[in-house]
Amino acid sequence: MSPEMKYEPRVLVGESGFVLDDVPHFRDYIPNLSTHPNPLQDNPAYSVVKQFFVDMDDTVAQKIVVHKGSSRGTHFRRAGPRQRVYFKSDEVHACIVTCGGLCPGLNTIVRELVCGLSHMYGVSKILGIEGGYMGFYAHNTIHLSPKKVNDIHKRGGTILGTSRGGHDTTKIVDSIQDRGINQVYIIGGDGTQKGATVIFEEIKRRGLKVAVVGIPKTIDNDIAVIDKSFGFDTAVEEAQRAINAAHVEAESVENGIGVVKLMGRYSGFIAMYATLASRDVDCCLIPESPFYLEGNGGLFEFIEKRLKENSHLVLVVAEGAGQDLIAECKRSMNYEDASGNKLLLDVGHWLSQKIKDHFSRKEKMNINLKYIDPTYMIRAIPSNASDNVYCTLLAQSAIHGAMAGFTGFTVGPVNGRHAYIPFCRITETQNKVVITDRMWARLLSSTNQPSFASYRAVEDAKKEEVPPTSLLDEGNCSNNGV
Ligand SMILES: Nc1ncnc2c1ncn2[C@@H]1O[C@H](COP(=O)(O)OP(=O)(O)OP(=O)(O)O)[C@@H](O)[C@H]1O
Ligand SMILES: O=P(O)(O)OC[C@H]1O[C@](O)(CO)[C@@H](O)[C@@H]1O
Ligand SMILES: [Mg+2]
Repeated sequence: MSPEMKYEPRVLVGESGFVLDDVPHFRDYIPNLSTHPNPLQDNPAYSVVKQFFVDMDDTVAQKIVVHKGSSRGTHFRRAGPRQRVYFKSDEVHACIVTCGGLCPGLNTIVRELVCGLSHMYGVSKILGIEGGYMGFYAHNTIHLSPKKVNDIHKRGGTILGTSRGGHDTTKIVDSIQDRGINQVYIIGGDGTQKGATVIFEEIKRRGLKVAVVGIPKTIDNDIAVIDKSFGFDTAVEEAQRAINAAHVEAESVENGIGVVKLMGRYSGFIAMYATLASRDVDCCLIPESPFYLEGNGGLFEFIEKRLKENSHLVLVVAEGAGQDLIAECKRSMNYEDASGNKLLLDVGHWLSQKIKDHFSRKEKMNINLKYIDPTYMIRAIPSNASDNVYCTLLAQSAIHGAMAGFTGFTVGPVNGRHAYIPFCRITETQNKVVITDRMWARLLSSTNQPSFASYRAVEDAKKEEVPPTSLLDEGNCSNNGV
């Protein structure tokens, strides 16, 4: 791909510091396209809705808490149906692909894309690409219909299968072009959205009228800009079962310790929310908050103190926590998965062993430690009720955007309102727990654990330009409609 073809963000600046971080549209590179009235205007379910169509000028503000007199800041195009569409129903040939790790809700998104395309826009040509990106050129495709996907939301995983690695842009776009596909729905995490960006760039370079739409997926909730990712609520809920088990085990014996490892490669949202929800957790360790074991203010000192006070303790650790400490102890290994993601060292086993060694050798305290690793259990289950509704809105927002001629965008709620966000905004940075933010303070105050951070580290973190932790903190997320 020649560098001049790289997508340049379309940032429009208006009055009073208003900024629209816009998404690409077919009109940008294909002249003289005809448009058609949106078939939804004749749909009995939707035609009764007052102001059903979104005004072309509607935008969603990224920053919801503003000071008097401050500039209006960045906005994204509001998601939703437009009065005129760029495809006739029988012209649409859509395809859906799921990539990366599993996440509760993948099947719900697939279902709602198929049902939304079919019931809202009368589309019947919908292909499922099997086995992730490589499925475009190395696997079979399946025809998807509302009947075929009717109850798939009750199952975990993805009926389409998924994979890591295997992103060959030329082969993928050749396959899209050869099959006559003109709407591509790509469900996946940060890596997948980067892959979607290069697919969009190649499609634009070839001048094809093909909408490339990303639906952000990550159980870790580490996708920037959006309020939260689907499946996250379900994962936090399922994690409660593991924490409860750890608590029951720990409480039933003298000096019982329950250790639970949860997912979270670079961000500790699952661990933080599971801890806050449970109230049985004494200590939560996440990648964003470095900790140490020995000495004053260290983890061992805290464990000993808590055991003396309560005679039991529950510790939740995110899989990406303490990686630097483990690497110091073990010979550092630099293994990667097929997508180039670093393979982590197992902090759960390592920490459990360290705690056991410490108390048997140094403190001569008889502890009884049980280690629970539910990492894959919390992501292999079907999505819960609230995630199902959220997935429906994501799928419908995606469809409305593609029908309206937008492309090269991802969908998601920003301060509770669904928006179209340029790929680059969600791939350029990762969402992380901000340890100088109120949510982490709430956690520290609920567990009463040490912060482990030195005064200097906290002062340095405060100086960093970071957005506040999303989810329920500073925003006013309500997951309300498109
Ligand atoms: N920079 C990139 N350019 C093109 N394709 C990419 C890029 N990064 C990742 N991909 C492709 O995207 C797909 C998914 O990537 P990855 O395995 O990293 O999962 P992910 O989408 O980030 O999801 P998860 O949240 O599970 O990590 C893979 O097929 C991979 O080859
Ligand atoms: O075993 P896999 O499929 O590579 O997935 C593990 C990774 O996927 C994630 O769930 C991200 O989707 C991480 O939390 C975890 O490290
Ligand atoms: Mg990823």
